[in-house]
Order: sequence, then C-alpha cells, then structure tokens
Amino acid sequence: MGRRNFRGGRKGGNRGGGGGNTGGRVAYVSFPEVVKENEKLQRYYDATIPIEDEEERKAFWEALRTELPNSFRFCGSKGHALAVRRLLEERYVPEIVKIERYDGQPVQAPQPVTWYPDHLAYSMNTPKHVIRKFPPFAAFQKFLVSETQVGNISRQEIVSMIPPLLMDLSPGMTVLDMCAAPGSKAAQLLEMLHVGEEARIRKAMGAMEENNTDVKAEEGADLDIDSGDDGRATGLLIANDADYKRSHMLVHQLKRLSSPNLLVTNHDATLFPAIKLPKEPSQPNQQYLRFDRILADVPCSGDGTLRKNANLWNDWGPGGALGLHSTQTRILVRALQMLKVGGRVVYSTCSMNPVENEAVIVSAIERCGGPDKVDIIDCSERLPGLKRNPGMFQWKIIDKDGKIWNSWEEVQQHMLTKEDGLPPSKLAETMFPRADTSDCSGLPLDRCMRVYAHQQDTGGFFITVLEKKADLKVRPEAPQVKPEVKATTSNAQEAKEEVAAKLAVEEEKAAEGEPTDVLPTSGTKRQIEDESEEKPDIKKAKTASPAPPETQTEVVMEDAPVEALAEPTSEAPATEVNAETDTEMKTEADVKTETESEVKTETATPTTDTPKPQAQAPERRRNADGSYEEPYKYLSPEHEVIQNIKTFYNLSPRFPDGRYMVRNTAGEPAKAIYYTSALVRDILVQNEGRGVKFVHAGVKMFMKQDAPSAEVCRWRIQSEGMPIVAGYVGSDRVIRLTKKETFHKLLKEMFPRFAEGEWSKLGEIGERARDISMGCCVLRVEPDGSDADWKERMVLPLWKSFQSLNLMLPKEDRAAMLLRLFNDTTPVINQTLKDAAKKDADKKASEETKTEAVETPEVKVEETKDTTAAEADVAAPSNDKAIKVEDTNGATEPAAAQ
Ligand SMILES: C[S@@+](CC[C@H](N)C(=O)[O-])C[C@H]1O[C@@H](n2cnc3c(N)ncnc32)[C@H](O)[C@@H]1O
Repeated sequence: MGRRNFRGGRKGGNRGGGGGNTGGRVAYVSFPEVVKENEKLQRYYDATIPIEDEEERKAFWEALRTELPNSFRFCGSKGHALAVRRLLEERYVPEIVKIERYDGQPVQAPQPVTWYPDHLAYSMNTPKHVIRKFPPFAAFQKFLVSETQVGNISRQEIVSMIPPLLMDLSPGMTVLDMCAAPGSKAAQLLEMLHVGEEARIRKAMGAMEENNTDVKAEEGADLDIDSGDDGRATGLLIANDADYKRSHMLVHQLKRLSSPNLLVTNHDATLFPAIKLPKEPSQPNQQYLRFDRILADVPCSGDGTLRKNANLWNDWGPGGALGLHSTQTRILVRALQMLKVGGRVVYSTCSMNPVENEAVIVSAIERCGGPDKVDIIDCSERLPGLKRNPGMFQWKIIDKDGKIWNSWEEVQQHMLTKEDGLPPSKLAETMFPRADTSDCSGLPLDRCMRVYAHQQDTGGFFITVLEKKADLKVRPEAPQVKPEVKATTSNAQEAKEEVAAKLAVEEEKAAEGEPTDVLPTSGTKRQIEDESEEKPDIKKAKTASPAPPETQTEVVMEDAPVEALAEPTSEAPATEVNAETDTEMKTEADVKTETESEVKTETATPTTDTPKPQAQAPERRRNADGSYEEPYKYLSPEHEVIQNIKTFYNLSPRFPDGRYMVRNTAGEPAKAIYYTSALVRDILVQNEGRGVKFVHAGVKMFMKQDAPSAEVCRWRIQSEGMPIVAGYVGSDRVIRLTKKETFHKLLKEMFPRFAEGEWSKLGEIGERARDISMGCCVLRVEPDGSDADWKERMVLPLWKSFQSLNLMLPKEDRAAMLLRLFNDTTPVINQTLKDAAKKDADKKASEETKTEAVETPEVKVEETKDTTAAEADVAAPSNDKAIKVEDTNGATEPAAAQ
C-alpha cells in the first residue's frame, strides 16, 4: 500500500495547522454577519474583468457572496489514495445520500472533482456546521478527521490543487516551492517526486510479485524513470517560507510524508540563497543548485478567497495589491534565475487583480530579458474539464483613492500637473499593460489562466506556467519615480533608499551564486520599504481564540486550510528540538515501570510533535551562522552504532550506509538517527556554516530504545523510516502476517502476550513470534487475498519483549487503521496498563485501610474510579480528548528528546 501509510502515517492534525487562517477554530463565537458589499472592489472588477454577458457577471458576483464548498484530496501513493477513496464511496457516501435534507435544505454527498486526475479530489457544499453537528454525518466526520490526522486526506481548496498539476513534475527532479506554508501544494509536489517509487524499488530488488496489488495500482508510473539509486527517489523538494513560524507549519505538514528527499528552509524568496553543490572533478567552477521546477505561489491580496474569508468584503482596499506587486515580481524573477534552462516555474495567486497577475508576469519576463529568454506555456489542453478564462492583454489599475487609471500615460499626464511630480498611490509603470514599443507588448498573456468562482463553484485563482529558454541576466529594477529635489528627504526616505541599495547588492550576489546576507529574511527589509504603503488588506485572519477582528493580524493565505472540519491542533512554532519531539513507542517494560509509579500522573511529556502552546516561548539560541536549528551531522558508515545496527538487522549491503545523520553538535547518535537522500546530504554538508537556514531534513530511521538484554540492538526502526529500510532487513528479523483477524488483534491489543502458551492465540504469527529473538523486527502485512476489501500491504515495526509483543505505531495510525480496515472505533485494549492501574489502586486502598481505617465500601469506590481512569487512558481514540489522555499516561509515549 501507499508510502504515506507505510511511512508511519502521521500525527499532526488538520492540514498543517491551518496557516494563519485557522489557528484554532473559534467554534462557538459568532461575529455579526458581514455585509458582502465593497464599492471599490465591485467598480474595479466590473471595469477590468472582461465578462460581457450580464447574466454571467451576475453569477460572478453571486458566487463570490456564497460560502465556499468543502473540499479535500486523497493523498499518498496512487494505490493508497485510491483505496481510501474507495472507502469513502463504498462505506460513507451511501449513508450520506440517505439523509437527503437537513433543516429543510437538501444535503449533498461529496462529489468527485471531474478534472482532477483519478478523481482523487472531492467537494461538497453541505455546510461545515451541518457535517460537524448533525448525527447522521458522525461516521463520515470521524473518517475525515481520522484520515486527515494521519495524512491520508488533505483538506485543500479545489483551486489550490491546480498549480502542482501544471508543474509537469516527474521523479528525479529538483523542485523549489518558494512560498510554501502551510504546505498543501508542497505536499502534492512531494507526492509527485515519489510516484512509482515503491514499485521501482521492488523491481530493483528483483522482488516483483505476480499478485502485487501495489505495483498494479501504480501502473502508469514509469518504472524506468529515476531508477538509478536502486529505485529510491533521488529528487529533491525544498519547501521554503519567509515566516519562521510558518516554516514550522511546513515541517508539521510535510513530515508525515516521511520523505528523505525534503528540505525545509526559511528565507525571503526574493533573495533565496544560492545552494552550493559538491565540486565535480569535471567542473572547475563551484556549482550551484539549479531547479527543474519552481512553484511561486506568492503572497497576494487574496480577493479570490472572498468566499472563505468574508471579512475581506470589509477589509479589501486597492492598496494591498499595489503594495505587493514589486515583491511578487522579485520573487518570480528570482525563480527564473534559479531555474535550469528548459525548467519551468508556475506562478500563482489567489487574487483576481491583474496588478498581481498579468502585470507581474510581464514585469518579470521583461527583467529577465524578454520573450527570447522566457516563454509562457499554453496550458489550454491541460486539465480538461476545468473551466477557466484566458489572461488579459489589457487592464486598468485602481489607486488607493478608488480612481481607476487606464494607462501609464494617463498617470504621467496627471503627474505633470502635480507639484511633487509623484504618481498617486506609488503607481508604477510596471503595473500597466506595455506600450506597443516594448518587446514585451506582444507576450501571449492569454496563456495565463484565470479561474473564477462562478465557473465551477470554487475560489478565484490565477496560474501561469513559464519556461526558461536560455541563460539570462536579470535587468535592474526600473527606478521608482522620485520626488523633485525640493521634496523633503526624511530619515525614513533615507533608510528606505539604503535598504533598496542593499537589496540590489544582495540580489546581485544571489544571482552570482554567492550566499546572500541574512538581513532581508522574513520580510524585514520589505517591511521597511513598504511601511508607508497601505498594509495589504487581506492580512487579517481568524486566530485560534476569538480575538476581536482588529487584533487578527495574520496573513490570510489562500491556502490556509479550508477551515478544516477536524478539530484544530496547536500551531505554535517550535525550536527544532520541540518540532522533532517524537511519538516514541514503548515496550511493555517501559509502560510497566512508568505506570507503576505514575499511573495517576496527569502531566507528562508531550507525545506528538505538535508543539504544545507554551505560556512563554523559550528563548531560542542562535548558532554562529545565524540559524536557530540544531546542526545536521552525518555519521561515518564505520561508526560502531551503524555497524551494530547493520549486524543486528542483517541489513543488505545494497542499503546505503552513508546517509545517516544526527541532530546535535557532537555528531554522535543520542536518541534519533535520521536518513536522507544522497542529494539532501550533499546539500547539507556543502552548505554548513553558510547561513542557509535549513529548518528540517531527514526521516527518523532509528530510535534509541531500552533493550531487555545486551544482545538486543538498542536502536529500533521507527515507523516512518520502516518503508525505506524494510526491504533490506534480513529474513531472521521479519515476521509475516497474512490474516486480517491477526492484524486486528495486533492493532486492538497493546502488548499481546506470547509467553506461557499464549502465542497460540496469535494466529499464523504465533510460532514465529515465540521463536524470534527479542528486540525490534519487521512485521510484513501481506493480505492472503481472502478478503477483497483488504489488500493493503504494509511494513510496520514490532517489538518483542520477554513476554509480549507490541506494534510500535503512533496512536493516531493505530486508530485510523482500526477505523479504515475494521470499521472499529471501540477502545484499544491495554491489559498491562489496566493491571498496573489496578495494582496501584489496590496498594493505595490497602494503605488507606491501614492508616485511616477507611470502610471497605469507600475503598471500592476509589478502586473502581482509578481502574476506570486507566481504561479511559488507553481507550477510544474517537475524539481528541481521549487521545490526549492516552498521550499523557503513556502507552505510546516518547522517552526523551534528543
Ligand atoms: C499564498 S501563501 C502560500 C500557500 C502555500 N503555497 C500552500 O499551498 O500551502 C504565501 C506564503 O508566502 C509566505 N511569504 C510571504 N512573503 C514571502 C517572501 N518574501 N518570501 C517567501 N515567502 C513569503 C507567507 O508566509 C505565506 O506562507
């Protein structure tokens, strides 16, 4: 089954934490209904967007005033995504269609999005509050929440799914997502880099089997592409965001894909640093990374999200888009610089405003040398069924006062009449269509794509695909129209000019492949520059708590998840140490030790890598190179820990042993050993100390574990690393499971015992479980084909102790599998915890009896209470609260952070 599932599914809650947009949901606070009118907005778009037909124009505005349908996408490898989709269709949709009406209104089941490949995207216009609160939807809601939590479903706006589909991305490519947070598109891109990988690896290992459903499910995937590293994906995705907190949302969102080919960085995209590559003997000059594909999904004024962010009707003003035009152009120019010749950049916004769209495309191409250097690609044949309008050749610009300007000439005429000679609202020539004399006047802007809300009941969006035709040198930015000498030169103005000069130098350095200064990161420079600008109007978002609207200052990003139906999780940023806090699984011995002493402790180490909000953020220590992250240190293959791991698991020499990495200055394995692709390793090593801010890299492969004896390897395989390494583990550490009932038992029961003859209750794995030596082993789940609905192959870590076994799975994955495969939402059974709780209660009761001579009936009450509490602790992952209680008390608790 799919790599997503193999790679440990993941914790992490809804959709990467919802961007600035969802924070935590404000479930029970209602703000007064927003009046969905905005005179300037309507006047401007009526004057600018060429919709001639009156009826259509009416539909355009009506759609923008209607709430956005919910939408989601099935993720992971194609086979896996199709399996989860089948469940929706076969188990949940038939129940929903029976509902028909709620509150007098018709109720709609989720509908497949016809143009999305393999119909892996769905949309439904039943309001969220109905889905959340109306009991007949309960099972569907539980399914959505559970699958979203483990990363099999991504709540994503339909239009936001388009840009990655136009990237023409294939495995093996180097890809950059410049403005990636919260990360829904980056997740799509990462999935694309891994398409067909499982099948390729199996092919490379000569283990293709006749009835291998995974290989079949991925048919269409080219098995010869990217097959050089024994089938392992060699491509790279760098997901970047200028905002430090949001870059951690990216980590949160993308980690669940468990990709060794991912790097997360935190830079201002206008100055994205040149990334050094190792020196090739054949190349005398230092080589820098160039990308095959770049996504520039830039910050924008966001009026395409009016349906989702109703406050925008009040907040929208023309200044927002005007203030973003130059940043957007700089981002696109930097993207074109960093592309390989023949490479493509997809530029997108969730704005309908041409100043952020066509005007940016023209300006960027112009700065990069015109149509000889950059092509606009015709995508009209792509995504058949997706309704769209062509980009515009002519447009007008609205200034902050609401005056609409037809051309730059008109602005110039006006400037002549003004004493200060300045354009209104800092309008610039680059914002307008080009005059016929420009070599960019004839660009085929109709190849840009505009998607409007009324066309297929979505948000509004703009997408353009550009191809770099030749090496290029970037022209300097056109100087801004300056005031006459007599105009006042304030300190602020001087500061702005200084920063602008600095920026020019930095841009040049970046273009030449030198590391850029850290100064402009996170928009500090831009803030200075744009201080006097009207703040982009859309920079308002829902916050986690019901803050009054005026305090809601986060940027509304088009892709902040569609106010996920799931309960929100914390989005607090974290230091890397926090972010990497592991959901470490425990052995029975761990649980016993802890439960005996702590069964009633209610505050324990956090278990998920969702950082818990802290009253006060811990002070972050900056490294010498300006970064905050723990360093990335690679281990020598000769390291004794690596040698020990190789021996214990009898790892095939085909598995690369030079890609193991740890995250501490000493460079010694302390708690976790990570694995990365070769390219990620080369990049991290070459760029150490250069000021490149790598926020995340590597998949946790081995975790330190208390071992029951000296012969047992203290490094267990982590569930997210398991799919990467499982195929190379020697058969003496593998157990094969083929029957659905046996799998149910392992999922349902924590620590099933094999000692004292109980192995016989473990079905076909009983004997093997009894005989295999202690420590971590690979459980290969290979359905025997007796159940048509159970075809999901998996590899999972299983820990064998003295007396019992345990599947080392994060609790969300366990719960999601129980629901998905067995439609089982009843509590997980943990006999050990129950026994410990009972023992604790007995002990306490007897102490109390002794000291206070408490009467027997009272003791019984307490005993019952404690036992029940312990049961609840491991019970019912059917709601967040239950899961958190389990966290606290430990059946799947991490031991310590590295
Ligand atoms: C439209 S959102 C991106 C949505 C994202 N692509 C997704 O699909 O989830 C724009 C993002 O750009 C980031 N951003 C703003 N200015 C930036 C800059 N100069 N460089 C890089 N990122 C920037 C914001 O923090 C925000 O996360």
